[in-house]
Amino acid sequence: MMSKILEIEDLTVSFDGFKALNNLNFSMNAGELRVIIGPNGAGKTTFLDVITGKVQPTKGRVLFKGRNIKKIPEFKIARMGIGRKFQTPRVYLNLTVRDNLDLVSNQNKNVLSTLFGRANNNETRTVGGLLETIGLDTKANLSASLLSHGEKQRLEIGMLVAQSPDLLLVDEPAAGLTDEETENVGALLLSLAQSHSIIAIEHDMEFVRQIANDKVTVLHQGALLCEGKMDEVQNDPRVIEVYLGETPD
Ligand SMILES: Nc1ncnc2c1ncn2[C@@H]1O[C@H](COP(=O)(O)OP(=O)(O)OP(=O)(O)O)[C@@H](O)[C@H]1O
Repeated sequence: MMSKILEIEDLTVSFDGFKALNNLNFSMNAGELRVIIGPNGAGKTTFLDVITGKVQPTKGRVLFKGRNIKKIPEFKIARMGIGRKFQTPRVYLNLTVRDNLDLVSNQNKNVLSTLFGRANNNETRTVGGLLETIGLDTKANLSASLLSHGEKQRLEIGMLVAQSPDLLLVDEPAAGLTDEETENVGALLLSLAQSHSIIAIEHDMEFVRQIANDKVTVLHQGALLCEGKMDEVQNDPRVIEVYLGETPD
């Protein structure tokens, strides 16, 4: 049986009585790339906030690698292996691309590898390899301030990966990107998905089609509306009604 990286049981999150998440059940296998979609206010951000420990469940529980994360502080959950990428890139603009990656890679070196001066195992990626993965090897010595928005997004994803998280959470990685940049970020996520478990929250349906090889989960009013392959989800009348049929007027 495949191991579950994340299991969420009967999760409810109330803000002053308003249920941002309402009896949500969710589970995902290690190695999956799961895309989560849903109309505005469906509870997507709150969902990530609970997984990272920023918000506590009102009811229900969240198991990460089988362990209940209840009341574990955010920084400890991050150390347990959950990395989160926010919408706006948080890179050090006054450093070069390479130095940005070096900084987080060094922070992550464990005691043994520091003592013995070598990489601890094959999980540890070299900065050179990472630069290639994120497609910024030719820009390694450039100041991060000179990167385009899409390149900054890729650098920040690289910085997360440098910390070898077991589960990578990405919040609307395509927001504000050009078509070409969107495709690059999509290709990067697909290549990372070969060796990582990833949850991506996304609005841009074109982008969802590009990256959703595995399952898509649709949230609506804090609950699970449906789940399945992209083509099933896209043709589900409930989804068309609440989400795809949503037309701005
Ligand atoms: N701290 C809070 N206090 C009160 N209500 C909140 C709080 N955080 C979120 N909400 C409400 O909970 C609901 C779900 O919000 P959430 O941000 O999780 O949705 P979302 O699916 O990420 O939406 P969007 O796509 O617009 O970002 C919204 O109605 C929001 O107003």
